[in-house]
Amino acid sequence: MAEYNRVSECVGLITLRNPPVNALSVSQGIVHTMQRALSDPNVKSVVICGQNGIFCGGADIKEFGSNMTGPTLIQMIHAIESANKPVVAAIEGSALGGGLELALGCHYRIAHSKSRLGLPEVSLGLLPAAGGSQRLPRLIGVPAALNLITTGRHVTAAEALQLGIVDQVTDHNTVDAAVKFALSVAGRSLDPRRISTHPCPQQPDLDALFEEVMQKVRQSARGAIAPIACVQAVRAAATLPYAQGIERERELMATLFTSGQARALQYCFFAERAVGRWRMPSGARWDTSKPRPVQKAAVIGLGTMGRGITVALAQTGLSVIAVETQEKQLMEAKQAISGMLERGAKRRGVAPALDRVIYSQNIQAVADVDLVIEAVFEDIALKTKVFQQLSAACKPGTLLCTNTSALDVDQLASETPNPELVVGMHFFAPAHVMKLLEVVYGPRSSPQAVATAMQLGKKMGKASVAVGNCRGFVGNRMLKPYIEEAFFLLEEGATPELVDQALEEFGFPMGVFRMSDLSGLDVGWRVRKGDGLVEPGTASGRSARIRQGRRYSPLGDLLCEEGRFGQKTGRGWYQYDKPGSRVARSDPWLHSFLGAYRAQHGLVARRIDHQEVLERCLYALINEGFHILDDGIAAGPEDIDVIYVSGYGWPRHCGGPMFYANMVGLAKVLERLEHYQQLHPEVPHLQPSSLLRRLVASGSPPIHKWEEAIKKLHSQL
Ligand SMILES: CCCCCCC/C=C/C(=O)SCCNC(=O)CCNC(=O)[C@H](O)C(C)(C)COP(=O)(O)OP(=O)(O)OC[C@H]1O[C@@H](n2cnc3c(N)ncnc32)[C@H](O)[C@@H]1OP(=O)(O)O
Repeated sequence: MAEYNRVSECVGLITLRNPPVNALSVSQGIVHTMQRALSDPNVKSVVICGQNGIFCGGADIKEFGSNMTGPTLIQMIHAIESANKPVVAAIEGSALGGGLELALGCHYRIAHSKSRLGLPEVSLGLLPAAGGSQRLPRLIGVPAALNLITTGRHVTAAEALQLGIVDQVTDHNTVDAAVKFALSVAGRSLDPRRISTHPCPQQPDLDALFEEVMQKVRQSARGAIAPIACVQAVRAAATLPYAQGIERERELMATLFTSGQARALQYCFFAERAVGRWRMPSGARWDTSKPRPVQKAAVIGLGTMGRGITVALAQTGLSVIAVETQEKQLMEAKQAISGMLERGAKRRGVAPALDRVIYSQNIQAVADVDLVIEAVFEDIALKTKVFQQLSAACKPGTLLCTNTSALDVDQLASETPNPELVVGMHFFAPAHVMKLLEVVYGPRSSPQAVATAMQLGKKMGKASVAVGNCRGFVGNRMLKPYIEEAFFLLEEGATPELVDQALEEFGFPMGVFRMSDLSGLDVGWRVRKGDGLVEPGTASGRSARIRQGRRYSPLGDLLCEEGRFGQKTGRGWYQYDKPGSRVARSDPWLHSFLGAYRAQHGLVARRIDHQEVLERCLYALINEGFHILDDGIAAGPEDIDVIYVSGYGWPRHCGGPMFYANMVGLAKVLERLEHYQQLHPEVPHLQPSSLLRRLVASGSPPIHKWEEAIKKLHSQL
C-alpha cells in the first residue's frame, strides 16, 4: 500500500509501504493515493519515497505468474509525468526496475549517496516495460541506456548523477532534502522535465551503433532472448515517437513475459534466496541454528585453491593466517596473493587488504583462530594427518573445514576428537572469483558448524548451498554421468567438436571437451586410477570397454598416456598453438586416433545429431540429480539448480537442470532415459531413478511441489 501525508504545509508526501522492498503490487493503491495528492488544492508539489530506507525494489516478481500489472503501472507513471505539480522522487536504498521507472516518470530525482539504481529486468528475462526502455535513452542518451538496460547493472548514486539520471545526491536525510527541493521548484514550468516528450539526444551513425551492440549482445547472451529484446526496445526509443515506442515495448514484453526463459530466470532469483534457508535431514534449520562469530581464520596449504581462499577471506575483512610448510611455495604464494589482493582492490577502488594476511610455515600459528580451511593436496592420508595436527593446535571450539571436491568429509571428521566441528567447504577455482560454495555436512556435523560456514560463505559473496556428504557431493556427482556420456558418444561416432557445439548452442559457455582441456585431463585420470579403473595399454574388443561390470570408455586415459593433458600441454581433445594457449583448434590427429580406436574395438561410427548429444548428456546428469534428491543429499531442486547455474555454467535462462527437467516434462525425460537405457543396458546411469518414476506415476507435480511430493513418497516406502 501507499500512505499519504501533507508536510511543510503544501508538500504532499507519498510513502510506498510494501515490505521488505516496497515492491509495486497490483493491489497497492498507489494510483488512488497519487490522485489524492494531485487533486489536493493545498498541495503545491509532491514527494514520493519508500518506507524503511528503500525506495522501491521494482514490480512484485511474485505476481508475475498470475496477473500482468503493466498497463496500470504505465498509466500511473504517465499520470505522474503529466501532472501539473512537480513530483520529486526521494531515492534511498534501491530504486530498481519498476521502481526506477516510477522515478523516471517523476519530474525530479534526489538520491542518497548510498543508494543504488538500475533496470535489472533483463536478468529476470524481461525488459523495463513500464516506459523505462523509452524514457531512459531520452534522458541519458542511447549508448549509456543500452549499457544499463542490456546488462541490468546497478549504478551508484554518484554514477547516476554523472549520467544525468538523478538531479541531486545528498548525504543527509533524503526525504527532507526532497521536500526542500520540491518547495523550491513549485510553480516552475514542468515541460522540460517530462522525459517522454523529448527525443533521444542526437547520436551519429545510429544504425552502426545498434548493429555493433546487437552483435555483442547476441554473443554474450548465449541463447537468452531478453537482452536482444532490450536492444530492440531501445532502438524503438531512438527511432520512433514515444507513443509508438511504448507500443513496441509492450509487444516485446508480451513475448518475453510468456517465454519459458522469463520463468526460468525468475525461478533462479527465488532459488538463490531459498538456498539460504537450508535444512538438514536431522531437522536442523537455518532459523534455529546460530552461527559462531568468525573474525580470524586460517588457510592450510597455499596451492591454487588455498591462495584463492586466502584472498576471498581477506577481501571479506577477516584476519587470515596463511600456512604453507614448504618455504619456496610459501614465498611464491605470498607474491601471488599480494598481487591478487592489489588487482582486486584496484578494480574496486579500495585499499588492498595486504596487512590482513599473516604468513607462516608453522601449523601452530593457527592456535587462536575461529575457523580453519584446510586446502592441501587432494589426498585422504595427507588431509587426515593435517586434521589431527589441527585438532591438537587449535583452541577448543575452532571450526575445522576441508576444501575437498570429492573426499569423504565424514571420514576426516572421524579422525578428530570433535567431529561435530567438521564440515566441507568445496570452493571452485579460482576461489576468489567463482560464485559457488558447497557446504558439506556429515552425519555428525553440528547445525552450528553448518550455520557458521553458510554465513561465512554469504559474507564472502558466494552462492552457498548446504549439501550432504557423498562421493562428489552434488555438482561433481552429477558431472560424472554427463562426462561419461560424452566419451561414449565419441566411441559411437561423434567428435569433440560436435558434442561441444551442441552443448554450447544449448547455452554452456564451454562444451565438455573444451572444459576438460581447460581443467586438465590428468585430473580425471588420477581419480579413475584411484578407483582402479585404468588399465594401461590398448586391449581391444568389447570386453576392454567393460570395467567393474559396466561400460567404460578408456579414451581419456589413452590421451593422458600420450601426454595430452589439455591446454597446459598444448594438446588434449583439441590442439593449441603452444602450451597454455587458450584457443582450441580442431586436431586431425585426434580424429584419426578416434577412427583407429573404433576400428580396434569393432565399433562402427554412426551419425549422431545434436538432439541425441543433449538428451544423453543432460538427461544422464538430471537423472543423477533425482538420485541425489531421493538420497536426501540435496534438500530440494533449488539447491541443485543454484549449484549448476552458479558453478557449472548451466545457462541461467534454462533455470538449472531440475527446472529444465520440469519444463521439458518429467514424463518425456523418463521416456528418453528408458529409450537410451534399452539401447545401452550396460550403462547404469541411464537407468531412470526410482524417484523420477514415482514422480511421473504421481502425475508429474510442478517443481515447487517436488519437496512435498518427495516427503509423501518417502513416507509411503
Ligand atoms: C507487463 C507486466 C509487467 C509490468 C512491470 C514491467 C516493468 C517492471 C519490471 C520489474 O520491476 S521486475 C523487478 C525488477 N527488480 C529487481 O530485479 C530487483 C530484485 N531485488 C533485488 O535485487 C534485491 O532484492 C534488493 C531489492 C536489492 C534487496 O536486496 P537484499 O539483499 O537486501 O534483500 P533480498 O534478500 O534480495 O530480498 C529480500 C526479500 O525481498 C524479496 N524481493 C526482492 N525484490 C522483490 C521484487 N521485486 N518482487 C518481489 N519480491 C522481491 C526477495 O525475494 C526476498 O524475499 P525472500 O525470497 O527471501 O522471501
